[in-house]
Amino acid sequence: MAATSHIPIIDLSGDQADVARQLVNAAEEHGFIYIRNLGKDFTPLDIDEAFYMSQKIFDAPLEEKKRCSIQTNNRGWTGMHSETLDPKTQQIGDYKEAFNFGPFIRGRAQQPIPDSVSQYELRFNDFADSCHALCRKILYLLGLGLGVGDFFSSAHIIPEELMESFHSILRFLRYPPPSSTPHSSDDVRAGAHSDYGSVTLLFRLKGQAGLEILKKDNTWAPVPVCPAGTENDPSPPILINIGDLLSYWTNGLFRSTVHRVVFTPNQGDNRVSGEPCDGPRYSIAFFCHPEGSTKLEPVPSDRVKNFKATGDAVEANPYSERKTMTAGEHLDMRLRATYGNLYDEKK
Ligand SMILES: O=C(O)CCC(=O)C(=O)O
Ligand SMILES: [Fe+2]
Repeated sequence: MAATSHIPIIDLSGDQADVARQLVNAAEEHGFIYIRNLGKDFTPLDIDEAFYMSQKIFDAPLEEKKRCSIQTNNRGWTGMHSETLDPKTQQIGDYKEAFNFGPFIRGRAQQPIPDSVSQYELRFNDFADSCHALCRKILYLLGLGLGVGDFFSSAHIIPEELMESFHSILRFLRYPPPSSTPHSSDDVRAGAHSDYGSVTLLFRLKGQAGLEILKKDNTWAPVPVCPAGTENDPSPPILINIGDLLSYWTNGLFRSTVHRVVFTPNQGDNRVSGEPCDGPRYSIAFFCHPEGSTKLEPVPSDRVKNFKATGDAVEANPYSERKTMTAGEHLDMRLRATYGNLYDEKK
């Protein structure tokens, strides 16, 4: 039997209290949620354009990309094998390239960007703004469902003068074709990890499989790009995942689920029909973060109070354990683990 992720598919336009309830249940049970993309928050053109710009970034001459190399502020370009998402088990860094955009202020990126895409700066800004707006909508509904009002969403309002201390990132990813990157069967395109922020949006392209989540029973299940029922939607659903911060805020009730990207599904059964893994793979992620000094204390919700973590949940994701730190301290800890060399070089 093929493993399946059983991630719920939710249409945000339904009755808001009902949608909020569905989102909270999905966050608790799976930590991953498909949001149907019916062209309201993002038109098919917005998404096509974003993937077009992504290709332009990665096709830029190497020298241009190197000029924008990632800094300890988490902005810029990372080449093949320079990020290790699962430092405990990976022998070699991830088989991918990525480009991270930090905040835009009045339409301008606050970092170098490749000349080949400088003409699209405003479009990148618009796409990041739409991502941020959708994240805030989801955060609002999660707060509603937990009975804590707009706590989560208002922690993500960004006054312009504080823009630099918000750490949201719009990230473009390219995984080269497996045939162009010699690898062993144990290698992964992106190592197993949970996400560092509050909530992540993930945009993928039809026919490009590879993402897997770690289920509660400790087995990996593929996450199809177009799950049954969404095949005729204008665009594939946007995949939402709960990040570490929501897990802290809910004392582990919301699962910051571990996931990875594989070259080929690790078992024949994990193949997703119609979604091969043999070409290049592009994806776009938006990692939503609050202001750096935000404290990661559990929110005053009865559902959170009554939740008792099982040993398994904490083992699967150690970052779901409660600790009082700030969002900025947590991000710094995670970035140091994934980009060890970058931080060492700065010493
Ligand atoms: O490329 C993907 O599908 C997932 C990427 C991811 O999990 C990440 O960058 O955090
Ligand atoms: Fe991730």
